[in-house]
Amino acid sequence: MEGDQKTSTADCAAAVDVGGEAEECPVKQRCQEQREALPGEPRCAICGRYGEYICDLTDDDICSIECKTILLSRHEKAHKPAPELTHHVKIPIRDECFYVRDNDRDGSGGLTSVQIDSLRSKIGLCVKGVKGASIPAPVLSFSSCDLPEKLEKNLETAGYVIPTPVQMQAIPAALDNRNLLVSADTGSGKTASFLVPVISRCSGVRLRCVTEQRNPLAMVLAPTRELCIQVEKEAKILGKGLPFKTALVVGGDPLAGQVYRIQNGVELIVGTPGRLIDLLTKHDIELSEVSVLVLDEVDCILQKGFRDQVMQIVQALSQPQVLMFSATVSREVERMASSIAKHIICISSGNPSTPSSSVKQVIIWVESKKKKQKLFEILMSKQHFKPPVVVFVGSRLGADLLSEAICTATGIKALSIHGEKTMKERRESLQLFITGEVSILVSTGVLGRGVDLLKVHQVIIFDMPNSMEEYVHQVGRASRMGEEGTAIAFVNEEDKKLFRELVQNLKSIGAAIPRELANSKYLGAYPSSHQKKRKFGA
Ligand SMILES: Nc1ncnc2c1ncn2[C@@H]1O[C@H](COP(=O)(O)OP(=O)(O)OP(=O)(O)O)[C@@H](O)[C@H]1O
Repeated sequence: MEGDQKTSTADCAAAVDVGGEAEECPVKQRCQEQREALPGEPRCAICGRYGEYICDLTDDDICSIECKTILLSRHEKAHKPAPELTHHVKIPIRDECFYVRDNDRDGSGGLTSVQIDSLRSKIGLCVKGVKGASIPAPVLSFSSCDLPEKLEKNLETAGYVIPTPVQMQAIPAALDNRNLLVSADTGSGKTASFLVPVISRCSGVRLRCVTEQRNPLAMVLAPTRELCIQVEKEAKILGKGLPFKTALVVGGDPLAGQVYRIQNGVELIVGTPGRLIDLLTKHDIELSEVSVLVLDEVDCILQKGFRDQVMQIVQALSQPQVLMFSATVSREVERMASSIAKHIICISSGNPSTPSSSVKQVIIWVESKKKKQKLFEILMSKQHFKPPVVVFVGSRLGADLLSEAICTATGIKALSIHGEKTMKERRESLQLFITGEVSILVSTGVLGRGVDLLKVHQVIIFDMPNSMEEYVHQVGRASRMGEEGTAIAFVNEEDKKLFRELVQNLKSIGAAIPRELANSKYLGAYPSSHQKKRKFGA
């Protein structure tokens, strides 16, 4: 996963991050020159010291040229062809990339349109495309997708036995080279919905035609570094053993290493828009072969602040297939998406744009001055505190102060994570949280979207976010794949902008509404974002 922060051992003037600034420093030759790994840092596959680099050939973490040499010699031994058999065994030739099912030339899987519609409604899918154009039928298994055999094996190893509903429809549609705008519940498997077709396409290209120069073939843009790290990690897991290499391009890590890795040949770039623009303006990166562009958390990435950068990247590409995903897709996002790609198929799965039904929402009315005390009460209560817990706050300073206050007042270990921390600190905090050494992580929006915090079943929204969309994503951190979770949210008059939508949401699921909220004079004062968007459209 940590491939990005490292440089290749062959790069003689590798860059390292010192106090947040990138500085030039020579590659370590001997493993004794390398320091010990800190908790959460990658470790050398040979000696266990800090794995500062990635081996170009095996993708393993290594600490120095010395360990790289040992690694490669071991690798060579392990991959030596077996001695020739005395008799020849005939292996049936079956290239997955060229395999076409005879009964499925129209992508219908041999089903009638009535059967397809009924299948979609049974699995909670809603699909919309250009009038008259066919849309591939959903698949019920990964094996019906004609994926490379290794990819299928990797899915199996990762525990992906059957596709989730969104994967059932998005994967065949993306494999059919269509532009997609997909909205599906938080934690429903959207990441694999785009990674599977991306890996299949990229490795297929490489298997068909071996070239010396391996320019990037696909690009994933996501709004936060943590999300990019996670997506790249999953891409590596699913693409293992295939001609499929990845590069992570995020801020906070030295640019030199990221450039070197791309120039050495990768199939997929995963990055944040800002760092990608930085990279593209300062370095000559060949993008003409990028044929798939993924915009993860598309509604966020098309908002002000990111939008211009994303458009600049889109314009640098030559009309790629565009795959767009989020749990919250509004009409306005649909409109913006259609300015990026033509003939889009819109897929909706489950109940997107509403908080996950697997998460119990508990709304507590608390005045701002009393929020801390209320939080401590919850954390000290055996009945209510269900670690590990993410506490969402509205500011970076707030995150630091609150994590310190939690430690002092309750004695429970808490750390903070936000955009002002160095990449090293962010990785360390997340690692300590994931491994259970720290049970509370106080976060700004950096962990609000997309991040897969598997063991987390409780989030506390200390400061309500600015929009219901962000609330939906933050609530979603408490549940993956339909597991049960709880989201406790502190609300007071400062959040009046959200009252109307919040109450609608709570009523629709029959959840308790605090008296102050139910009787608030602001309930009718602010139109819901849904209504605002329609007005805007008109
Ligand atoms: N087919 C599958 N079978 C089993 N587990 C799966 C499958 N697909 C995805 N998962 C797992 O489900 C979890 C949630 O997936 P993922 O992170 O892709 O959700 P998401 O829809 O992107 O959520 P969010 O909107 O919160 O980002 C992950 O832990 C992932 O490994």
